[in-house]
Amino acid sequence: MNWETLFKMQQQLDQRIEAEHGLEHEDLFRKKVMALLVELGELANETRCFKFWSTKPPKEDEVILEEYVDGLHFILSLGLEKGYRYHQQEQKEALEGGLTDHFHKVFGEIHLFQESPTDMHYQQLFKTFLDLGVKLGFSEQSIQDAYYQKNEVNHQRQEDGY
Ligand SMILES: O=c1ccn([C@H]2C[C@H](O)[C@@H](COP(=O)(O)O)O2)c(=O)[nH]1
Repeated sequence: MNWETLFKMQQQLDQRIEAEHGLEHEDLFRKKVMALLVELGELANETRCFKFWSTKPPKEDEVILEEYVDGLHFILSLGLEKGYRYHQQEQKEALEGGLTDHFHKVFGEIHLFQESPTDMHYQQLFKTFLDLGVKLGFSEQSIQDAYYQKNEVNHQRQEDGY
């Protein structure tokens, strides 16, 4: 994955959003953390992984992937807020456990990063979020393509006065 390109694209989008909403001097960290938590909840909801009371199937992959890259936008954006970049890590261990447990892990790491926004916690959060993508069955290429597409939609929304 070409992370540098994604960070650059995210920076351009964030700068545009901040300029258009007059927020260049605001600290948006806590709001972006909230946005990420909400996106992760929406993603979990579309997978229906925790809905033991229902027999309805998950949403189509396309819908789930769009929610996933919404979350990725905010993870990249949080890195930019703190001046961190993701450094690709080797896959050290097999991805065990269910999807619900993995969602809990990502939520936990978001909270940890909010409480203690170190580079180490950022790397852990990023990696756990990427592992979630693997668990959901998304290839790096499909994530990258979906990110490009949604980034474009987000620019268009600013143009259209979202
Ligand atoms: O500073 C920001 C604010 C929003 N978004 C993007 C991320 C998501 O793709 C989308 C979320 O918008 P809603 O659909 O939740 O309104 O906006 C950013 O990239 N940076």
